[in-house]
Amino acid sequence: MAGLDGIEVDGPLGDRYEEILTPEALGLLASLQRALGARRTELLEARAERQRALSHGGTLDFLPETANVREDDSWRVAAPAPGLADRRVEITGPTDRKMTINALNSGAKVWLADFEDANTPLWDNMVEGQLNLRDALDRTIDFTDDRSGKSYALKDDAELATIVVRPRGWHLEEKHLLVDGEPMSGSLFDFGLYFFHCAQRQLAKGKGPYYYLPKMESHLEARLWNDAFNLAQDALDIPRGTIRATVLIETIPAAFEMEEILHELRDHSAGLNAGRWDYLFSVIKKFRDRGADFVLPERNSITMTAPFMRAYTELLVRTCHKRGAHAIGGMAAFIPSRRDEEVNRVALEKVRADKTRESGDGFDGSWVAHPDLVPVCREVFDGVLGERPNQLDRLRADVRVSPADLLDIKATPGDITEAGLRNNIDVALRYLAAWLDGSGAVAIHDLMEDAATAEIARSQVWQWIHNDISTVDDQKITKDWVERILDEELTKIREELGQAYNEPRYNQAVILFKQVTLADDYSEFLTVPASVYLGGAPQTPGRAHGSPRSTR
Ligand SMILES: CC(=O)SCCNC(=O)CCNC(=O)[C@H](O)C(C)(C)COP(=O)(O)OP(=O)(O)OC[C@H]1O[C@@H](n2cnc3c(N)ncnc32)[C@H](O)[C@@H]1OP(=O)(O)O
Ligand SMILES: O=CC(=O)O
Ligand SMILES: [Mg+2]
Repeated sequence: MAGLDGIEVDGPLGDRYEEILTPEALGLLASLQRALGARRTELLEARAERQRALSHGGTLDFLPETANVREDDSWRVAAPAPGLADRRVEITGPTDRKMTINALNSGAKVWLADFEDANTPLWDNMVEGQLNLRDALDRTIDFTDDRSGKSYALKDDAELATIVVRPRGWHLEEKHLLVDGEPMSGSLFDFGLYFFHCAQRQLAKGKGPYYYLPKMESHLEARLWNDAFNLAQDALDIPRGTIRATVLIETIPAAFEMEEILHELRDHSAGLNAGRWDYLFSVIKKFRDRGADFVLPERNSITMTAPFMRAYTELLVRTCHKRGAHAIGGMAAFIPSRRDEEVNRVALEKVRADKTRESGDGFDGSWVAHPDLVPVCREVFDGVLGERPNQLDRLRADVRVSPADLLDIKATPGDITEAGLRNNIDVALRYLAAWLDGSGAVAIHDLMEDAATAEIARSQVWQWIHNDISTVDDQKITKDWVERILDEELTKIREELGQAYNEPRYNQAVILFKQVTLADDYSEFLTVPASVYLGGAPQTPGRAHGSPRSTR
């Protein structure tokens, strides 16, 4: 393992950080970055190249060069690993101390411990999240809420959810850890630290180091992950094939490479997940400058029964089950309330309907955002699975999905209204202010909002402005009109929040909002320009899609 030469921690060292940032752990991170960092940059450049082709009228299709992988019926992914055979309910959420305990105790089979959509990548969030995961495995985690006086402790191990960690996507860097003078990949930082500290701990408990892999756009990106797994397993003398990873199919290019992605990761694969929110974001992003035929209705009116969403989710189940892999459903955004009975009733009803559709379609389990949704998801999947851990035997050979079905954006029912435009602006502002303040997942108007849902909100505004789109009552969506609404919505938020209005955060949110909706150059990811406000050196925006950078 490499020494500490060329490795520099460029962030403050809080309480106990040295327990995570040990020389040996940093050595593993540097090995990963040195071996794989250049390929990561090349793959981000390949994303940019594909975008250029799409922007110039190109399309997406199943790849001719990998037809042999799709046509070969003989291969299967690895058998489910311990703790991952039955995944009927998975809870997702950030890795702060209280939520770590609450999620593990929630009764869900799996906890997706999130360093991604539900997380602001503040240095403290990243390192303390790793500490919390390690403390949870050591059972040394506890928490007392200073305000309520409530104390939190883990239940018995047998009752706890299996931990599956979601590292950041390939586009993000960890600017606080420099390897040979360059910020390292955020994905490899999150993956490597959890692997270094927790792989053996998980194995000692009869489980293993498990991951969710976000925002991939090609099977070559999956190959890069597979190489990271092999490198890390070899470095720690852990047998290859011990790691398991579930890939989120949450970009439209990845929907055309699902079999190839499973194939690349087959010895480490734990299936695919239908990440519906980033998928919608990706559809908007990839076809953002292709005119009205590629414009979706307003965010809150798009449902999972839209033809292109059904095509994608049905193909996902079929692809997974053909290869012996789990198909995991996504997240309904409705959040229950312990204070408002009606909000709670609606949330439970909506989530029940969502999980009923997914379990009926053949998914083996699904996601919930909140502990109070665990029982309804479990009940619905119990009804379909009974005593069986999954329904991998439901092959869905009846499903036939063509490229045209995956791209049938035009057939999506719904409108664009002034209310929809206002909602996108209001939610983007509130979310940005929360994210900048360190909370990557928040409830806004009784819906779960995170990085993926906020990306949809701001990308729709960008797309509508830049494609001369009008509302149903013929009001053209212009920069001027968006700026006027922005001022009006901000005033409403200020009045509503009163003392709680965080002036500096909202000022930053407004600057960012304008940057990612009004500027003619579309920002590939909201979180890249936003990271400028998180302290440390900014990530060079071009790096989010692979452009070379001159200086750090
Ligand atoms: C597109 C995607 O990627 S989806 C996946 C990413 N998004 C997420 O993971 C969202 C996860 N969910 C959340 O973060 C939260 O549920 C929110 C922000 C939406 C709502 O949180 P709150 O407003 O705090 O909800 P609420 O007040 O009802 O919480 C009640 C209790 O449940 C806990 N809780 C709520 N959600 C979670 C969760 N996901 N994990 C663990 N505990 C949770 C709260 O901490 C609180 O605990 P307490 O009673 O001990 O204080
Ligand atoms: O990560 C999940 C999504 O829906 O996005
Ligand atoms: Mg996502």
